[in-house]
Amino acid sequence: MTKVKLCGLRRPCDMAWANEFRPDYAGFVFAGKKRRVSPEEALRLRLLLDPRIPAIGVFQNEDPELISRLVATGVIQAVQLHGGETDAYVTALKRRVHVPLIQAVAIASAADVQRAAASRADYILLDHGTGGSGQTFDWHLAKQLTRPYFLAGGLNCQNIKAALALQPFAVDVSSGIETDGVKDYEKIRAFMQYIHEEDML
Ligand SMILES: O=C(O)c1ccccc1NCC(=O)[C@H](O)[C@H](O)COP(=O)(O)O
Repeated sequence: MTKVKLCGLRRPCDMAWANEFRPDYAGFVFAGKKRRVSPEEALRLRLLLDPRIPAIGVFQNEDPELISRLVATGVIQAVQLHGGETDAYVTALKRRVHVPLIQAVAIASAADVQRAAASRADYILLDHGTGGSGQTFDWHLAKQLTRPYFLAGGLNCQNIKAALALQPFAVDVSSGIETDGVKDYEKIRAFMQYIHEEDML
């Protein structure tokens, strides 16, 4: 079964909807501007989220001290690095936090896919660019990969069927389940339904 990450959740109602539709992961973004949550907001959200749903913290070249604190206090259960972090950063963070590390790589060429394949993180995530852009990349490039990956970037109800045909380890969606910049109950419901229907086939 393909796993699902709903990313960029930032309101109490988003937690209620996640609890209802039960994605495999919920994403809290500690980067950028649009969907950013503070550590304090994330703690409040985590307390509303079903404990069985791991929260993934999304960061861009963040101070490892903050990441470490969010892990230690139980706010997040996995870390997504979305800022082109170096191998040295990934290795040092792995020594410090003992939760799964996911490294996002912007895919524009076969060389990018090779870079993703060589990542020292526990998982890789293929995305269009800086994250949360709502744009897809050329998925044909992913076909060379033998390593399991999260597929991200511009997923929505229109393209999820084709995305699942690539057999990624997980799909990651944010913009595609939003209307006017906030999560949309009906779009989440429809997206999750497509996933469950495809998994039944
Ligand atoms: O969402 C953001 O604003 C963001 C900012 C900086 C780094 C990462 C960010 N988001 C990551 C994600 O939401 C997902 O991992 C992924 O990029 C999905 O994005 P979308 O294309 O919007 O579905």
